[in-house]
Amino acid sequence: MAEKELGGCHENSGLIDKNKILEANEALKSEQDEVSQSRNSQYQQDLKSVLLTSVLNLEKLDVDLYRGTHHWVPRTQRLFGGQIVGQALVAAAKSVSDSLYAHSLHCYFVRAGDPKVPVLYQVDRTRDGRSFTVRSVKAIQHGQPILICQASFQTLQPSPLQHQFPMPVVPPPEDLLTVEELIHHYLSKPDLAEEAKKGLKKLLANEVPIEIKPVNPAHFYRLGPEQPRRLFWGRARGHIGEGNMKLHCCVAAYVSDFALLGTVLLPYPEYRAKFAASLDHSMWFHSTFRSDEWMLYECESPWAGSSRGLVQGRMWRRDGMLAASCSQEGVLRVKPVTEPSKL
Ligand SMILES: CC(C)(COP(=O)(O)OP(=O)(O)OC[C@H]1O[C@@H](n2cnc3c(N)ncnc32)[C@H](O)[C@@H]1OP(=O)(O)O)[C@@H](O)C(=O)NCCC(=O)NCCSC(=O)CC(=O)O
Repeated sequence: MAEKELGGCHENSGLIDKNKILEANEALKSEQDEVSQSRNSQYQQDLKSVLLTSVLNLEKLDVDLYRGTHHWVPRTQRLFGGQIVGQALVAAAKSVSDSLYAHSLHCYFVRAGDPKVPVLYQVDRTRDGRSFTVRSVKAIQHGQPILICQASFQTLQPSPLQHQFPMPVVPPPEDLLTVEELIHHYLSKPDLAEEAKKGLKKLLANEVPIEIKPVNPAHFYRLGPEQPRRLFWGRARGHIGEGNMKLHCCVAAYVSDFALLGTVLLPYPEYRAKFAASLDHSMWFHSTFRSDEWMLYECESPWAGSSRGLVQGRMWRRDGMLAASCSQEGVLRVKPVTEPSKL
């Protein structure tokens, strides 16, 4: 979402050297040390994550019927897909026993969510099995579904079959800048294009409940033609604690839709999104994790065509364990960029 709102910033110098980006990050990091320190001390005050206290804190209206409210609404003025998926998973999880773990979900976004009214979540107890339990959730506004979701839960079971891809090697989050720190840096550039400046200021005003550190800011802000792949460290703002694993999965579902679809645009800096919306979203949860601790989010788009783009994501614990995978297809209609940015 964030990169889309920037208004398709690019420069014509071609690919950017990764080492130069890391060097630039290093310089920026010391520049912004004071800001970071105050942020860290704020974090250490143990502020409860707003995801926990507000976004994912659904109100029970009746048996298997819940109401969710909004925290952050994107500039598109349609509800953030991650919020609807996260809330749907919360609703589903409320109807299964504590001994079950969420292992997957599959959703279609069938209508744009209206930020002016709350969302109702209606849960259907599709099946309770011995190992697996399935729930169907309909998210409803104005009497019509905006999302349909199937979520599956499993008892913990041992397995001799265990493998995963290795985690990509990237700088640790401590060596990188947050999105806000990067934006302050870009805003300090005197020759910044007006359109980009406006986009950046709007981004700063966002109260996104996720903290993000792009591994390569050039990828995050589409500063040149790139392979459709990008990585960032992300975590829920504020403290969640050990809590229960289902809740961390709900938070990860919220985070997973952030900046996923924009990966499709990376090879095309000459275009900006005119209309972009996720069509579907699937997730698989693999191991335990803390969503309020840094996780590496790897996003790649293996295909685009017919005004659609496919994106696959992997969330890694910083110790190298694969925590979750996700997949999404989105509709993307583009228009040529008229004013190149000078970020
Ligand atoms: C995907 C849908 C729009 C599909 O519905 P329809 O098939 O009726 O819509 P559509 O494709 O015909 O039209 C959508 C917009 O594209 C325009 N449009 C249609 N055909 C076009 C064409 N050939 N060329 C250019 N534009 C075209 C329409 O005028 C309209 O714009 P206009 O609307 O301007 O008139 C809808 O199902 C939907 O809104 N689903 C919810 C999606 C969602 O909210 N996902 C979560 C948020 S996204 C998210 O969180 C991730 C992220 O953003 O990164």
